[in-house]
Amino acid sequence: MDLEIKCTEQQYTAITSDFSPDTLLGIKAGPGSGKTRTIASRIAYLLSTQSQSGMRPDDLLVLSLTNRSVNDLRARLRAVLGPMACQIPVMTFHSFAGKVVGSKYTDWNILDDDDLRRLARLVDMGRSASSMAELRSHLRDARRSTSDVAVVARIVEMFGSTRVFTHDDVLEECSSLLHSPPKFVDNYKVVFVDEFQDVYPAVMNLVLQISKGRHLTLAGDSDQSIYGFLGASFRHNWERLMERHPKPNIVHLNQSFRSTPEVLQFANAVLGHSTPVHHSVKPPCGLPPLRLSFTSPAEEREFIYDEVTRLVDISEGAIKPSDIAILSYTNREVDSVLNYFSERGRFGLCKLNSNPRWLQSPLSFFMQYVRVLVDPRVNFPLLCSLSTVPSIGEATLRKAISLATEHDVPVYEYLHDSGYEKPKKLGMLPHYVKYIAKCRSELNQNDPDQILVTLLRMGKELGFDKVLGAEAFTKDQLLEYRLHFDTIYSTLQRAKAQKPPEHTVLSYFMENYNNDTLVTSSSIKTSNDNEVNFSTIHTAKGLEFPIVFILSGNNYRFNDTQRRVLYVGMTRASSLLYFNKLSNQFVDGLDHAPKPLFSTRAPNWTSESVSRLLTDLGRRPLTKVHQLASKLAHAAL
Ligand SMILES: Nc1ncnc2c1ncn2[C@@H]1O[C@H](COP(=O)(O)OP(=O)(O)OP(=O)(O)O)[C@@H](O)[C@H]1O
Repeated sequence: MDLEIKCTEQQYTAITSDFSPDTLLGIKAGPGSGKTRTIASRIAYLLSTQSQSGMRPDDLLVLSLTNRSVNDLRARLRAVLGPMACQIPVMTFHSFAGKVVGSKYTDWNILDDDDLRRLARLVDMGRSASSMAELRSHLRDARRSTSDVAVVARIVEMFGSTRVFTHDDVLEECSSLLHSPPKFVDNYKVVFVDEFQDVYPAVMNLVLQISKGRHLTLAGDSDQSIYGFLGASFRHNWERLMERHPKPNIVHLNQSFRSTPEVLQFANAVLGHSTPVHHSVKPPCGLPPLRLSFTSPAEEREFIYDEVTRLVDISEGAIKPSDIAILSYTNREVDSVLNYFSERGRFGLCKLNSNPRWLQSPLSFFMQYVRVLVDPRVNFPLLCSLSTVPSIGEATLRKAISLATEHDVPVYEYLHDSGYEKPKKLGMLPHYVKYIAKCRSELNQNDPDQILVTLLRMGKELGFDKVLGAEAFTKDQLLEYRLHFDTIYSTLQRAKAQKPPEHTVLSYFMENYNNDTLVTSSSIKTSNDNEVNFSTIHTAKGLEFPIVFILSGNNYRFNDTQRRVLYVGMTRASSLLYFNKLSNQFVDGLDHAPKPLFSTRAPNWTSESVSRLLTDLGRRPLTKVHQLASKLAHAAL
């Protein structure tokens, strides 16, 4: 493959830098400087005839932390490489770890947060756990107090025949398995890691192990490190790498292609950089970030709605709702503005999420049925599936677990196999297990239609419809569920089109339901022009929007991590930034930012400022904009 790369001199140096074994390239760069684009181009170069590397797509391993970042990398690779991009293994660290663990064990299972809560209920923890960390700390306490030791023992006994891991356990297990790696890992020759600033210690151990004896390319920006609460430290990670590579290749990309100089200067002020390391290649737009102060969140919501309406109207539609992102630190603040927009109904709304939306709805429970249909011998999904049947209580389930443990077989085998005598205490449990066996035997696991119908039938038979509270559905909920079913169905269909021969549609779906090879990009980023984007700053990382509102709601006496979160949020804006605060909030650290300071008045849009904004957006000139802008400006006075 021959390659033509459009890039800056610094990017070219990074793209073509040495990739021989046991070397390190660090791409250190600011927001919008083309890190991800440079990684994609470097991979294209590596596979091209120019590099003479003779490497094949599956010699490479490309890792990042979040699904969003992995999706972005895949999209960029498709743009430069076309269909060949599909052959390059690009995955999250957790997927990679899952692959390694899955290559060693067949009987393993991951528990997510919901699973853990169900587990806590099932074993009578007596204390609820709203997060994995909380549950883990309960378990740690339990080990110390004799009265709770029995609880922990029961958990261990229950899953004695199954390996059960939390997401973080999988990373640890993978690390220990990599001491004698599976064959597919041996094949990798070059490793790429994006978003290096967010690599936390358990992931860093993997980076060190997987890159041993191979070339490693890293890209990151310490100013965008926002996962400090997980222990991520760019400096510390880099020092650990330096021990192995005392003379790494380092390329700094200091030109920013995304934001206007005005936005960059303001964002740098938040970080306290008096002399910014990165400069914008764009000419000044003439629109400094707008700093607005509100007396209450209600007033702020009203302003944002009016301002979005004004921007769309004043530009005669040249500014589309999808150009606008409303970002905040927490989901609660984002949702309150989103609900306000939703009540007014004018705009479509897109809440950005790194997971498909159906996985945040109760329908995510269907994944337990999927797991049971693929392999009913794994205890956890079977027990979850049976736990919704009204006539089966937790005592019955526990009885089944202990009997199966006595016979040293999975719960499914004990209940299904007529060779084992079953006490009356088990009630209807064997009947429902037979029902599951029947569903499995009648199901063609390669037929998306049948799979969806089977999942729905199982839901009805096993009492899941009652969990949903089907009688109380509102019209909107029904519409939402219909959309979720559409997504599940189209995901199954894509699984059918993409699955390798050794998989069934169902098993491929089970392994990839959360992965963008199956999930359309629309669930990650809106494709509808009429939808305003809403997101936490963490989820919006790596994305860019012409116009960004950063909501108030934080106490701005922020610490370093909070500053970096704001920096990430602000640098999502390519043209226009609104930075809000409440009037009783103290905004620390912005004293040196360009004037004017926070204003309590809505911006006074003139025909000139609208034209500037549209020029920066590269949108067509407007016919009536002059009249409209002066009319609106007049009305605002
Ligand atoms: N040499 C270039 N010429 C033109 N546009 C470029 C160039 N390099 C990057 N860009 C553009 O700049 C924008 C930012 O690029 P990219 O997303 O790769 O940056 P990044 O450093 O990964 O951003 P972030 O730090 O926010 O994740 C993209 O729209 C990209 O296409």
